Amino acid sequence: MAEAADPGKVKVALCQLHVTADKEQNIATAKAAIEDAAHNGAKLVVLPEMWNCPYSNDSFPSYAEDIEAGPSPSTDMLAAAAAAAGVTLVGGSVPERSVGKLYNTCCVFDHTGKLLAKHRKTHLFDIDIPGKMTFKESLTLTPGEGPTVVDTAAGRLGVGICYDIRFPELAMLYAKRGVQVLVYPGAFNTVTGPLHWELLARARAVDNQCFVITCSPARNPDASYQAWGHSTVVGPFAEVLATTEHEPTTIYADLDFAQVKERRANLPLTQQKRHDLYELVDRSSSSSKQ
Ligand SMILES: O=C(O)CCC(=O)C(=O)O
Repeated sequence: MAEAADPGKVKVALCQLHVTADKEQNIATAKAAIEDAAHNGAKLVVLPEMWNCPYSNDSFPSYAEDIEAGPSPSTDMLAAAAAAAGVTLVGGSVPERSVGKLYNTCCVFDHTGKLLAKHRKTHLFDIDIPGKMTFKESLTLTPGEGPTVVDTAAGRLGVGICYDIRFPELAMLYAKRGVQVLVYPGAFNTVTGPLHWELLARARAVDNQCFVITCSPARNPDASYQAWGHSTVVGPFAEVLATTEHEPTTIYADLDFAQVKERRANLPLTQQKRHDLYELVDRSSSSSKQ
């Protein structure tokens, strides 16, 4: 893969949305947040995981949309909003219905509203911490089959969704393909979030010497799943550039892409790897899209 272009400096906005059971309201909230972010100068806008529905296996089937065949009011809005605002949009994720299966899917649009890529969550969130947090996405969802690298006006992005951040190999594979920004729409919770959310984002940044963006829904006290919030932007030296608590808000950061090159030159980890001792094997197809 050719080297990624240097987009210079890019202002990113992370929209930590208030998500309810009312899909139309969620769509309106997201649209307003995208407009607002563009109004404030953002060129890259990121939404959270499952922003159009409550985070629950009961909700995924009934809120799911067929993104390719339609109707898809959520992603149609995203395409129109990206075009109207003239921004690169990482559209969080929504439940996608495709050929009888459900996926947790993130769509990336360019500033004309063209769908550049779709990432289907590759690692499903199946955990059991007795009495604290039990969730099994695999009851309703099917995992995606590949990584997603996408060249945009806001840099080369590697997309993961929430639990995907726990798997360093995926991020390493992205870095190997020249990704400058790892983007994770996510929805950690109040059990794992306090210890793991920022730690994982900074770990992926320090290992791969790139920007890491994690965008969560706000905490909704009425929801069955309590999202951790704390949307965060981390720089390529693992420094927190912007973060927040759990309320609905939009946070901003300036991504200076020269820093990715600089940090990779300061600490030339890629060249120093001991390929004679270990190796990352990329078994995915070369295609970035699904
Ligand atoms: O990994 C975690 O602790 C949370 C993951 C999650 O909430 C998700 O994948 O949706």
